[in-house]
Amino acid sequence: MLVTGKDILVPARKGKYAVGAFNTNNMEITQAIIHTAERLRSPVIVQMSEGAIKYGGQDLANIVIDIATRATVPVALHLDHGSSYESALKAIKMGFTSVMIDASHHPFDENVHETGRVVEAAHAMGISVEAELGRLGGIEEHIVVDEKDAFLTDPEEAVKFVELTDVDYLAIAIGTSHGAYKGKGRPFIDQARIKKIGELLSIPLVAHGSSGVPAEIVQRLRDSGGEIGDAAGIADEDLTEAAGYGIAKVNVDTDLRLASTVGIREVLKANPKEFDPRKVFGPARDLMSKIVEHKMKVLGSVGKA
Ligand SMILES: O=C(COP(=O)(O)O)NO
Ligand SMILES: [Ca+2]
Ligand code: NA
Ligand SMILES: [Zn+2]
Repeated sequence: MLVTGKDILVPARKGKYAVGAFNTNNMEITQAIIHTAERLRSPVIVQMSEGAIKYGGQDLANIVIDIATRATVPVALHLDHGSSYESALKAIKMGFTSVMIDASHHPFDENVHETGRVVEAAHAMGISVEAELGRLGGIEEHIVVDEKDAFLTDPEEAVKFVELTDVDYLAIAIGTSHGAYKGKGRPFIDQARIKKIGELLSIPLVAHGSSGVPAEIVQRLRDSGGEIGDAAGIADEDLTEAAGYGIAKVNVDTDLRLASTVGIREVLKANPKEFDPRKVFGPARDLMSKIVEHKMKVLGSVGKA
């Protein structure tokens, strides 16, 4: 069933487990996400970035909404990294049940103002809101945040931010970053900081940049003709620990991008004569389903629906 983000994340925070928020850009990715959630009896969030909306528009949103509505587990459709009040409202008009307003690259007061506006409008329409405080490294869709500008979330400031905005869930900067290159080896996740913020705030917390970038998938990408540098992601055990401290929503995009590309490359490499799209996109869907399954087990959301 199609529900709001809050319907999924408040129980997750209470139950000390996290729920995967997986980015989609087409039907197969959406099916891999939602059908795996049904099979594992797990709630799930399907999210679309502004880039995905540009790519698939209302067509793609409708595919997600239709599959989510018929699903036998709770599913929310979430706007990932909404960059403005207008973008958030447009998503709500498209049928999204949760929206992020990401004004974290602005000074505190401006972030509060922007977020407060979206919360007021979204709540008037029964839609949940995510905001962000602190800056992740890596590429944030439309903003390149380089290391020196990245800063981790201050716990006291987070309390003030939530009081001033009434936001439903808060993305915090705790060492993760977007993309396939999250640092040399195992990125440092500031568990003490998560714990502190989780003790001060009872609302669900959000971890962006949480793809694991599994070495096996990276190798299979290279073996099937892909090129990628020394990629690294977030360790499974770091996500499991963070869920215990209050992280309730975990964003995953890169892992699905890698898996879909590996699925397609391996088929084309092994079968040069193949040109049936179902034979090309089908294996990609299967590999993505495996990634979604693994993540749900790591986050502890299996059987929670
Ligand atoms: O935070 C993310 C995705 O992060 P990854 O690049 O680690 O999948 N989307 O908002
Ligand atoms: Ca941001
Ligand atoms: Na988001
Ligand atoms: Zn993100």
